[in-house]
Amino acid sequence: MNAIEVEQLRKEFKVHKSRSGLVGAFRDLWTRRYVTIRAVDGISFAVRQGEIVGYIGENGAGKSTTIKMLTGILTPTSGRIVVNGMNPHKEREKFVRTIGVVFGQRSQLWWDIAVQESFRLLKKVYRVPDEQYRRHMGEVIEMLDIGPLLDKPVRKLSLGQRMRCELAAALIHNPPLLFLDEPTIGLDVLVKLNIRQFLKQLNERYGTTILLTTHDMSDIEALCERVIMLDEGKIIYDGSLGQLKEKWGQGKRISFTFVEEATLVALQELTTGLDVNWKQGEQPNVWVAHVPSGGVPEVVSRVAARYPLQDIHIHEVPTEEIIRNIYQEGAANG
Ligand SMILES: Nc1ncnc2c1ncn2[C@@H]1O[C@H](COP(=O)(O)OP(=O)(O)OP(=O)(O)O)[C@@H](O)[C@H]1O
Repeated sequence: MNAIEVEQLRKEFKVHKSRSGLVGAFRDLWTRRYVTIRAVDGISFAVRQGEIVGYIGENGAGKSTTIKMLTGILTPTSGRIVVNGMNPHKEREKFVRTIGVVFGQRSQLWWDIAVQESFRLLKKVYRVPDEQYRRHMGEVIEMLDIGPLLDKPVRKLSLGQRMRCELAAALIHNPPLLFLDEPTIGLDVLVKLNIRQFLKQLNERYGTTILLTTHDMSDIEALCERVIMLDEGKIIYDGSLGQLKEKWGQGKRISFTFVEEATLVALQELTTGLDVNWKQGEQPNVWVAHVPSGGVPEVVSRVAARYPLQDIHIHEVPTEEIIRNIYQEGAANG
């Protein structure tokens, strides 16, 4: 069964457009001008139960607007949404008991009271039976290692500690579907690893479906087999991360550290006839060649034969860069 089904979903915002200058401001008083922004522009996709899907895009691509529609906070301008078999903004009360939501920058915990008091209040809101709460939250608290934090008021927690408590709070009613908007933003590496491991465990143990937006590609690499990529409100890629990398991330980076400074013209001349794209590194004596995988030996041997080298490194193209290239070119499906 599908946890999420979306067809031709669209959301438009009408925003006031102010005119420039004093005269413009004066005219705005009499006649207001509006422009329509299509934040989400006719998207369709389905997420199966138990999937972990990364929902990615640049700032303003329409990710948060989609999540707000999927969670029933915003009403779509047009299109069809079915989440957990329901229409999110029509069957509100029943619906919210089947989802968990974490917005990285917003808290659902009460600032001045102990974490466990917030948990108890949420338990009441969701009407979770005592036995179920004890069993399930016992596991969640252990997996997130937040036992020692439960007595502390939220304002005394570090960001990483608070995020772990936020996740636990979103799971009090053990929802089958979890929406996460930038769950690791601002966290240090260890806390990020801990949260990723927890999400994986949660997915394996309870089959929880997770839709996650993030700007951190290592979140995606660690968690998501599938990514949906959004650009200006439209889906430009929906498929596995592996395929995306295979198709768009072909080639290698060879980083040469020369004993002396080298010039672009000389390197280009040296590699004439080969498919190489040279970029200056951080130092004047470091140059990076982007080449198709099969071209590595020829480039290395030509360069090494001509210039003395201090060091040489060969890397895969990082996912962040693949994604940036796709956005620059505008579409991933072509
Ligand atoms: N309430 C609103 N009123 C008017 N315009 C809005 C509103 N909410 C979002 N927008 C506009 O819709 C577009 C999509 O915004 P959205 O917040 O969904 O993007 P996003 O992909 O989540 O970006 P970010 O990564 O910055 O959070 C943007 O152009 C934004 O300015």
